[in-house]
Amino acid sequence: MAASSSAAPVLLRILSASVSVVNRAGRIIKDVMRKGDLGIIDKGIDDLQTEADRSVQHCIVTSLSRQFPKISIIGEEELDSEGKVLDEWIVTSLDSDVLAKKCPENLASIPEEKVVVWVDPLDGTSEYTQGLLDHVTVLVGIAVNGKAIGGVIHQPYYNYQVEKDVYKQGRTLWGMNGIGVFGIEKKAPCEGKRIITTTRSHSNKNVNLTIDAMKPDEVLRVGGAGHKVLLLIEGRAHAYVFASKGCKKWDTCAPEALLHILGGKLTDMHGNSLEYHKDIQYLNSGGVLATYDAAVHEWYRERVPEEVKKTLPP
Ligand SMILES: Nc1ncnc2c1ncn2[C@@H]1O[C@H](COP(=O)(O)O)[C@@H](O)[C@H]1OP(=O)(O)O
Ligand SMILES: [Mg+2]
Ligand SMILES: [Mg+2]
Ligand SMILES: [Mg+2]
Repeated sequence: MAASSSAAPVLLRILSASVSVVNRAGRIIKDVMRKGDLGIIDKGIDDLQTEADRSVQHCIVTSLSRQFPKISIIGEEELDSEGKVLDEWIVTSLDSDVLAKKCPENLASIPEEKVVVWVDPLDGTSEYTQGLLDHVTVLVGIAVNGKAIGGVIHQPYYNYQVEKDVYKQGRTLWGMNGIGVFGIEKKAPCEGKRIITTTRSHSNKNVNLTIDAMKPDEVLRVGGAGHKVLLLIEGRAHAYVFASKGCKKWDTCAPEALLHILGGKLTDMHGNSLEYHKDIQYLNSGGVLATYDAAVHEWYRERVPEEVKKTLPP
């Protein structure tokens, strides 16, 4: 018998609300694409923002802050608070599958004000503007005491090659320490080959130097931090290697939480764990190194060239 929503621990309710709201976010992303005008703003070098990024951030941040006024929510996009937030974007339903789970003792008593939620409303914006739609994910990461302990990854265009009704496409993965991960099946990557996944739209000399040092048989250059971690979980790549300063805590919080629960490992290029306190620097200045299995992480870390590490102060 599922706990009634009010009796459920607040972390479980935040996770449940996050699952509900990302599904609404996915529909906004599809509606903007279908409208045909993406409302692209150029935020800086290789750093675009579309109407979907803006609208989804309003949807997620407003929905969660209405239900959980004491949590800290940090979203990628800097939006003016007067930005129009449509009533139809406000989601206050809770996902019953999540509420049915038992929250582990050590998390059940965490108070709302200790929770930091990291929101990437649309990860893979560059690929979204170029029509590489299955690279797009919506990321909601949940952190307590600086650690990523849970989160949600929504992939609105998942299975778009098979399912032709765009509003039936998509999947949502969610999970929390001590509960597990749902919505995806962990698969081991092929043996006898080394497949590395990395950026498609933010590459540079050091990114490629580092990958070469790891002697891959194949390099998958795709968009999105969330998308690349999905490739690790589904056994399509052995490691995600991004020896650059480009991504931020909202890119890695949810993917790290789910990958760690499934036995993988995500750190910076020095092997340092990432911290997710609300006042931490947003930039992942040490880069991102993630492997499908924690046991192989050291093999990759020790092959990061010294001259590259010097350019990535943790
Ligand atoms: N140089 C950069 N400037 C802005 N965002 C970046 C940069 N590098 C990476 N990112 C963010 O990290 C994600 C992973 O990088 P990549 O897709 O290149 O592998 C990107 O989708 C982008 O997130 P977002 O699309 O949410 O802005
Ligand atoms: Mg961005
Ligand atoms: Mg991102
Ligand atoms: Mg984004």
